[in-house]
Amino acid sequence: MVSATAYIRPSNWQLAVESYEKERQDRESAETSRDMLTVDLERVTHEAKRFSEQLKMVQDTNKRLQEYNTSLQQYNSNLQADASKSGETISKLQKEKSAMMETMVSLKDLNNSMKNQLDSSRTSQQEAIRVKEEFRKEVECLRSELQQVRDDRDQSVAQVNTLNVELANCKEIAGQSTEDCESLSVKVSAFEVTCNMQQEQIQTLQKQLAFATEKLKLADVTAVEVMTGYQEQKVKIKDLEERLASAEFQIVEADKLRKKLHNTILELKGNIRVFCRVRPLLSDSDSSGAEEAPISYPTSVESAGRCIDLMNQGQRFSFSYDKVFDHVASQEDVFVEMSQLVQSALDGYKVCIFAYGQTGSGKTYTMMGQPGIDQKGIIPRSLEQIFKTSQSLESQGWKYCMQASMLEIYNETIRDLLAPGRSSNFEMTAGKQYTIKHDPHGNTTVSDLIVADVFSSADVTSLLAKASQSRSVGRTHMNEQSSRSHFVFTLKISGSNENTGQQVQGILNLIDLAGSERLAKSGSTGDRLKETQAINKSLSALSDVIFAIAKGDDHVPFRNSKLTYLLQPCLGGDSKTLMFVNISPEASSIGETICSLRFASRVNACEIGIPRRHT
Ligand SMILES: Nc1ncnc2c1ncn2[C@@H]1O[C@H](COP(=O)(O)OP(=O)(O)OP(=O)(O)O)[C@@H](O)[C@H]1O
Repeated sequence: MVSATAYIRPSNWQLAVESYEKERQDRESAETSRDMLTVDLERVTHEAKRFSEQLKMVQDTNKRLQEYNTSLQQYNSNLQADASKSGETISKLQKEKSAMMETMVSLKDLNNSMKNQLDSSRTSQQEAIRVKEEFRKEVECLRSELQQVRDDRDQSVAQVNTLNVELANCKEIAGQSTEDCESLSVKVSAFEVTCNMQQEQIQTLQKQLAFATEKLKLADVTAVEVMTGYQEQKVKIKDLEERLASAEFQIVEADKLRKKLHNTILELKGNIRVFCRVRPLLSDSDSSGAEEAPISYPTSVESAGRCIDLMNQGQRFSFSYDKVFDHVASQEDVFVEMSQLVQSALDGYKVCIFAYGQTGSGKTYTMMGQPGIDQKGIIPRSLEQIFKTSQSLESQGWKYCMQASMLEIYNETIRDLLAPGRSSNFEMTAGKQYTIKHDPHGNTTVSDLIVADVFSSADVTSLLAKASQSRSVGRTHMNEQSSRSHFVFTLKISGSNENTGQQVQGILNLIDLAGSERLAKSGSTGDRLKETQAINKSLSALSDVIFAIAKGDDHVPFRNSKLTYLLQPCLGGDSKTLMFVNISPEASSIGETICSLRFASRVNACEIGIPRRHT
């Protein structure tokens, strides 16, 4: 018998499993005994069935015996009826009767034994029924027990399932915990390694700390000393900063004053400024053995950088100008001296810078320069400065618009160097008039001339490149690449200040004149001769204008040439004008050099109008 299983706490699942195992064994033995009893019951049932069949057989036999008895009695009666008929038949029948009697006796015996057997079978059957009843009861009992056991088993199975689920959960948790444990142990070992390393580092750092502490103590002492020095320095620096701020303020003020004085000097001077530049002896002149002219530069305080002396045929010729650049002066040196003038164009002045001199003396080099940063001439440098300054003035509210035009005067004809197709075909612009006009405000315009808007020095550089391709250049005895025309670059500058509402109109004229040359020396013939004559004629007209201005003539012959008429506002008006006189250093050119220097001195002595700002 299996006892009812008590409720087992999930935590004691092992005890529950053991108890369930015991119950399962008990249940199995009960089921075995039940099966044995069932077999016995079936055997007894089978035995009872067999006895029933035997009983039925005996009853059948009895019935047949009764029928036989009946038929015998019938036969007896028949025999008795026939006895009278035949004694033999009677004796025969008596014999048959005795035989039949014997058979009957044996049958009776058989019947008795059959009855006995039937009785014993009945007894056995009753016994079997009794045993069967007992067995049935026992089976009933066993069934109820079995049911009980099954219920207990189901309950236990349910508990076991619950426990299995819990076991699976526990196993899963245990698995996770194991993984966690493994990763933790890996971490722990890594931490141990790190700890060991850090321990070593700590020891090293402790040593360093001890060392640093020692140093710190020393540094503390030094720091106190330094701090004292620092405080003193701080006071000094503050003092210096104040002095610096005041000096900077003074510089700004001085710069303003300088600009003002610069303009005042020009206004007071009221004449054209002249710079003289001496070209170095060219390398091919060296190789050809060209002799250098005896040029010297006085170094006295009042003459330094402003005077030039030449010796010709034992005679000294001294000239003084606003500035004299010797043959070693760089393009940068030259530009620094005149950058203020360029700046004036942004301030609303008309500025005119032109280069005059014998052919090959360095006019184009001075104005345009050559490729290379150091070799750039006045024109590219001026434009760079103008665009740079105009951008920096944007912070003060200034906005500028610039327009550029470029022309050349070739054989007394104006040509637009920016005209499309100009470089390939001169005649394309033949229909254009290019008439020079001056308005009452001193503004000069040339009709039909292309005026290009420019926004950066790069824009102007590309226009200059285009113009230089279009310019009339030829080879002469004096210069491989001689400019055969007067080149005029004009930049119109319109500025407006949105903060102050101020507006300015400046003009920058940069002119590279064709070189003067003696016909005999130049060796020109044909078209070159014609060019040379035209150049000399226009330069001669320029001299006439300068002489007339210098003498204070009422009539100045500006209209005698296109060049002088174009330059009229610069020579006779209110512009700031600078002339470069370029000279060659060769002794063979000394005559032309003296002529150029004399012309420059006259120009320097000219009194033209007072520069006026156009606002
Ligand atoms: N200051 C200088 N330093 C170095 N080389 C120079 C200098 N001035 C002029 N040259 C060189 O001298 C040569 C003649 O100069 P450039 O063409 O400028 O003369 P130019 O007066 O314009 O002549 P032209 O009137 O015939 O056009 C050029 O090869 C030029 O590079």
